[in-house]
Amino acid sequence: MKMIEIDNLVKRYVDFLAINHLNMNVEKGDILGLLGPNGSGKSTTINCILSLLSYDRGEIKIFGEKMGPEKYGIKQKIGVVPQEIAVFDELNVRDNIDYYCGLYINDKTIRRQHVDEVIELVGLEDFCKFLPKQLSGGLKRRLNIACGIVHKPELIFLDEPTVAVDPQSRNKILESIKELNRQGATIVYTTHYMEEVEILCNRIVIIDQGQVIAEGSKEELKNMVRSSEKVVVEVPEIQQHQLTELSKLPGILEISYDELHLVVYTEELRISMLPLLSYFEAQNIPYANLITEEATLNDVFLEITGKELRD
Ligand SMILES: Nc1ncnc2c1ncn2[C@@H]1O[C@H](COP(=O)(O)OP(=O)(O)OP(=O)(O)O)[C@@H](O)[C@H]1O
Repeated sequence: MKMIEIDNLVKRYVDFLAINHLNMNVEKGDILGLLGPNGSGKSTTINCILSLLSYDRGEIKIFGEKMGPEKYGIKQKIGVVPQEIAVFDELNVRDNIDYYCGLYINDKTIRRQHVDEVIELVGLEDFCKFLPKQLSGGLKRRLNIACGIVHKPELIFLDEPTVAVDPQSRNKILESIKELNRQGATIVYTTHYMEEVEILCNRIVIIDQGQVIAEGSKEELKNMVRSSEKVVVEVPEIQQHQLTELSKLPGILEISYDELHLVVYTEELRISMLPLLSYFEAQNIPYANLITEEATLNDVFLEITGKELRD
């Protein structure tokens, strides 16, 4: 079942074409990673989905229904966790969460139950009476998440929920998201951290310049790129002409060198490894700590967009 269907979305900011005929679906049960370089149109797409922004062309359906600003029935089934912390400074942790829950749920008993459950889910049990200003950055982010999901939405949007958090909070946040998905929620997750996408997402959509440029499972995306394997080796000294010669060895697609690490992208290690090592030996090039790796999602992203994902 499709939770979100975006058909031919076009959005202009005055003359600037931010979303250029974008098509994308989210299936029930997905944890979909929405990736793209800065300014590629992720937030604009999400804001159009949520009807927070109007758009010029296209159609967006949520739960099979056309979405619009007045569709409160649909909105009730959606949870949004924005990048900015959106909590009330004067309310303590529990009251903040209860306030957000009260926007959707009137019944006091159910409300109390939901608030208790979400506090446990994000691990804020020991901080219920704390004001937001008394929380660390990571705990504040957990509170932000709790406020966005306390009404048990079926579809959840999380916009970079782990930016600048400590590893403990980060793990807790990732665990909570997995748990929400296990409980049946469909999740759209925007992040700049590829490792999180690797851990969490079953499907990935990469957008650039307002268009979907690649989508699929991790494995499908990795199979799309030419350089499916790479060798990373420490080489303290190498001449430019040697780098050029290396790049012409069998099966080698590309090399990069940062004054110490030589990264060799290859179609197949089996073909390239022996010629590579023979070249080092023949040229007396010292090397150490050679490791081989499969292409990561970061490599995929770099190859497809030509840009690093992080700022
Ligand atoms: N209100 C606006 N007026 C004009 N241009 C805008 C406006 N909001 C966004 N843009 C432009 O539209 C493009 C898409 O922006 P958007 O914020 O959707 O990208 P993003 O992928 O979410 O970026 P980031 O990863 O930096 O959050 C960018 O070039 C941005 O400068």
